[in-house]
Formats: sequence, structure tokens, C-alpha cells
Amino acid sequence: MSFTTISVIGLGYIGLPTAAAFASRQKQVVGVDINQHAVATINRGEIHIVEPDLDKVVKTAVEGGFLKASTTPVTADAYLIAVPTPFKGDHEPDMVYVEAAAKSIAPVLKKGALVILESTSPVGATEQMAQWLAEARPDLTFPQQAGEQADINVAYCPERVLPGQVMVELIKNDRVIGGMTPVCSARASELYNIFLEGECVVTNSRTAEMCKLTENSFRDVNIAFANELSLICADQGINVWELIRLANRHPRVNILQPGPGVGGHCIAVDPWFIVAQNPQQARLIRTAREVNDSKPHWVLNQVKATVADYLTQSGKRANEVTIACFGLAFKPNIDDLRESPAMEIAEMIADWHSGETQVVEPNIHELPNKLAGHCTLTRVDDALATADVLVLLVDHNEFKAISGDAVRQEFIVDTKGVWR
Ligand SMILES: NC(=O)c1ccc[n+]([C@@H]2O[C@H](COP(=O)([O-])OP(=O)(O)OC[C@H]3O[C@@H](n4cnc5c(N)ncnc54)[C@H](O)[C@@H]3O)[C@@H](O)[C@H]2O)c1
Ligand SMILES: CC(=O)N[C@@H]1[C@@H](OP(=O)(O)OP(=O)(O)OC[C@H]2O[C@@H](n3ccc(=O)[nH]c3=O)[C@H](O)[C@@H]2O)O[C@H](CO)[C@@H](O)[C@@H]1O
Repeated sequence: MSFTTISVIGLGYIGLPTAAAFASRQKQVVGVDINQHAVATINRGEIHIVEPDLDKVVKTAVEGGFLKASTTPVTADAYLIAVPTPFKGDHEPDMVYVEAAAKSIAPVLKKGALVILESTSPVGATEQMAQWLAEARPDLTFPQQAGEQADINVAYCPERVLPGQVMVELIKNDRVIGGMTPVCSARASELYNIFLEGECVVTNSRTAEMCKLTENSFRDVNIAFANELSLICADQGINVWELIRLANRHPRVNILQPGPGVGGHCIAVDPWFIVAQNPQQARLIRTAREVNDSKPHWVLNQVKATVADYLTQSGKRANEVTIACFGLAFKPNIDDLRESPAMEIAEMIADWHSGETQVVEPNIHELPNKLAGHCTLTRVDDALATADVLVLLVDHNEFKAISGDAVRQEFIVDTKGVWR
């Protein structure tokens, strides 16, 4: 049976591009979200999130009648669940959104349907989701009891797109397909092949869950290595960026870049899912998280030491000093401030500093509530002209374009090696 109707549950950074990709191949797609504002925006052919080229694809799909959004689940041939999977206070994965999404589609499931979990999830989450569905629908059979003969097929297929390049990577990336049975995997591959140019690589659901967590933990561990080197080099009086450039000339060395810490809601979150399930074994993965999470505090101490040097040289009082923080986003050239180490550092500086704290962030028009009232949103030129101490937190293109000559300040903390 081919797929005519597809429903995507959760219309955020992952669900909306996925829904739009299916709709652009002329499938009938109903996107479901509990957020009324998101649903209304999408039904007007507009988008509520920032992602290059997504607006055009959504507009065409809505105007062509292939994509519509709803707050109520509907019957479909296939469901993709892309709801949030944050962690709780103790770093345990919080599966309440997945549970609610599964329970919301259970009443409308029909025999022959395929249910795919895309949300980044701990190992075993897909089996748990199938269990929730089975409990809600005793009249249908699921893979855990009926195997290949099940009425409903269930798979885990993680999303790997890079924010900022979602519309390209969604189509081009290879996709890991973790069916609960081989039949589930075959059905899931058939579904993604509607728009996929990359390859579907088939495994089971537990391996697919672990694969997603592994990819992001690999990156986190490698960034932690670079961040640890930056602390060592600061003590040894060595330029860490030059060091990494040199070491990377070795044919088998490829060190990532240090920075103010690791942000976003993937790499700073997902490794904890492995740690939560494997506290004894996951020592390196836990340490990497701790190294990266501690970097903002180290940067704050660098700022304090630099301001102290400036006070000694200038003879000014602390409340007469202006500090400018360059960048708030969690990575360059985006406006996303979620889990941003730059935000955390700017907040800590504003809390500690008795003088003016300026924030330069070309990608936003107003300061987030946490900073409004404590900091001044300042233009690049004004900050360069008026600040005494510069703190570079994000390597936005606008900051990289500033030539060394335009930076007259001697007192600089540069977490990305752009000016120093
Ligand atoms: N954003 C990324 O770059 C990225 C990349 C790969 C994987 N992921 C994973 O994909 C999942 C979704 O992430 P996202 O960035 O799209 O999140 P998001 O917060 O942008 O979107 C999630 C959407 O789900 C909706 N939602 C919550 N509960 C719901 C329910 N019961 N029914 C219907 N809708 C519901 C929310 O209102 C929201 O609009 C997460 O597990 C995340 O870790 C994200
Ligand atoms: C394995 C992988 O690639 N996964 C990607 C990742 O997307 P992301 O946007 O979160 O990833 P990054 O671009 O790595 O940024 C994260 C943070 O690390 C900082 N950083 C980065 C490189 C470096 O050398 N030094 C650094 O300090 C950077 O500034 C930022 O704060 O997770 C998504 C969701 O699961 C995936 O879908 C997506 O494929």
C-alpha cells in the first residue's frame, strides 16, 4: 500500500520542514500541533520559526492544498512524531511530549498505518511508544506481540539536519531507519524515499536511537577536547588556534574549535540521555558535558581578570568601565538564543559588573527579557567606539569582517580567536 496521507505531529524546527518536504512531493499532509499560534500561522502559508528557504516551501504547499495544520489528530497512512524531548532537572530524558503525542494519535490509528518516532530519544523509547499505543488500542496488533504480521508498523528514524541548512540536509542526508521489525523498516524506507535523495540505512530501533545520541555525543566530546586545550594553552601562554591549526596538519588529526561553551538544544542535551541510562560506563561522555558546561564560568573569570588589569592601567573605578559583549546566539549567523553559552556569559557579566554592559547581536532587534534592563543593545560601531573591554562570544560574519585596525581596545577576551 502506498502512502497517500501523512500526518506530522509537532510542527517545530523538525516537524514543519518534514511536513513541507512531503507536501512538496504532492502528498496530502496534515501537520498537528498543540500550539494554536503555530497552526494558524502555517494555515496562512507563513512560518513561525527561522530557517532559510522554509517559508517558500510552506507557502507553496499550503497554497497548493497539500499542507494544512490542525490542533486535532486525523486518520492517516503514516505518522511522524517530532515533539520535544528535553531533559528534566536531574538530566533524565523527559518523554511526556512523546507520550502525549502517541496517546493523541492512538484513537485515530487505522490498520496498516506506520508510526515513526523522529524525536531524539533514549534507547528503548520506540518500544515504550509502541506499548503506549498498544494499551490505548487493544483492538489492533503491534510489532511487540505480532511481529511482521502486526496491524501497525512502528519505527525510530532520527533526524540529523543542521539548523540553518535544514531544507538541504533533510533531502540529501542519509537516514538511519530503525524498524521494530524488518517490515517496519521497509515501510519507513518507502515513506522517506518519497523525498529523500540520500540513502536509507536500515537497522533496528534500539541501534537507531543510540546512533542519534552517539553522533551528538561524538561532537560534544570532540568540542570538549578543544575547550580543554584552550584552558591549558591559556595557562601555558600558547595561542590555541595556532596550535590546533598546526596539529590539524597531521594527516590523522582533526581537532574542532574551542569556544565559549556548547549551546543549542541538541548537543548540550542528548549526551545526557546516554549518561542517564549508563551512569557507570559513560564516564568520558559525562566529563565532556561537564567540561563544555563549565566553559562559560571560565570565560567569566577571564573577563574579571581582564577588567582588573584595565582598572589598574586606567585608574578608573569599576562602575566607570563599559564592557561590550559581541554575540548572544548559540552559534554563528543565526538568531537562536536557546541554551546559548554566550547568553549565559552576558547574563553573568551583567550581574557581576557595576558599570555599563553592552550587547552587540546583529541578528536580533530587542534584548531577551533576562538581559533587558541590565544591558544595552548596541550597534557594532558604537560598541567599538565606546567600550573599554571587549568580549567576543560568537564568530558572526559581521564580527569577523571587523579588521584588526578597527579594534583599538587592548583589553579583549576573544573566545573564538577572531581578533586575537
Ligand atoms: N531542531 C533541531 O535541530 C533538531 C535536529 C535533530 C533532532 N531534533 C529533535 O527533534 C525533536 C523536535 O525538535 P524541534 O527542534 O522540532 O522542537 P520544537 O520545539 O521546535 O517543535 C516541537 C513542536 O511540538 C509541539 N508539540 C509538543 N507536544 C505536542 C503534542 N502532544 N502534539 C502535537 N504537537 C506537540 C510543540 O508545540 C512544538 O511546536 C526533539 O526531540 C529534538 O531533539 C531537533
Ligand atoms: C553531530 C552533529 O553535527 N549534530 C548537529 C547538531 O546541530 P547543532 O547546530 O547543535 O551543532 P553545532 O553546529 O555543532 O553547534 C553546537 C554547539 O557547539 C559549538 N561548537 C561547534 C563546533 C566547534 O568546533 N566548536 C564549538 O564550540 C557551537 O558554537 C554550538 O554552540 O545537533 C543537531 C540536533 O541533534 C543535529 O541534527 C546536527 O546534525
